[in-house]
Amino acid sequence: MNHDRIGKHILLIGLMGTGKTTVGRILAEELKRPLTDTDEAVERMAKQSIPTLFREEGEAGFRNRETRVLRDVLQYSPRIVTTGGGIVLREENRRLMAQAGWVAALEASAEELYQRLQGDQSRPLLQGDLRRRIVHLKRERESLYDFADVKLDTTGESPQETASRIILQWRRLSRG
Ligand SMILES: Nc1ncnc2c1ncn2[C@@H]1O[C@H](COP(=O)(O)OP(=O)(O)O)[C@@H](O)[C@H]1O
Ligand SMILES: O=C(O)C1=C[C@@H](OP(=O)(O)O)[C@@H](O)[C@H](O)C1
Ligand SMILES: [Mg+2]
Repeated sequence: MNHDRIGKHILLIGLMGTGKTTVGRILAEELKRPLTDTDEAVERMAKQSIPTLFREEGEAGFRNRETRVLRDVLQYSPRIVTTGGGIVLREENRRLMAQAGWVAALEASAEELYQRLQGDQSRPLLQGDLRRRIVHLKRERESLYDFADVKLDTTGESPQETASRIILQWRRLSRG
């Protein structure tokens, strides 16, 4: 493990519904660190919701904004950074994150993701047959999360349990 990373950001990556945003809020509170969710930052800067951005600028427009926000946030003081599931699609983003801190990838079974995301209207890339979309995205993207320093399967866990496990791993590393 590269100990240069310990004093830097803690980043959460993973497919939609793995719990990045929810777990990140708990981490920020418990570790007393500032929090940035890249999706929320994009929405704030654009003054538009993600579904509206996808409709008006397409996925490409959203991805450009996402990279800009990521670059900016990594310049700030060490914080918790929670990301959108597709941030790993760009090699540039993966490189930026790997250099900027300690990266934890959250995972969950397809069935669990289905249960968590049922009825969700805020994620444009999940519209249509939800089960098929999840299976497709899992297959297409799974290997892009491999650069993470740790992977945590959150299936059957509560957000609090996942956050506690992350903190445990983080503290173990901090002690060297
Ligand atoms: N172990 C868990 N960790 C995180 N979220 C969970 C967990 N179990 C259930 N959830 C629920 O899953 C949903 C999606 O979580 P969210 O944080 O928005 O995911 P992401 O940001 O990765 O897309 C939320 O309703 C959250 O409460
Ligand atoms: O996986 C993706 O491509 C996306 C994930 C979403 O974030 P969450 O992973 O927080 O749901 C959001 O960035 C956008 O809808 C696109
Ligand atoms: Mg999120």
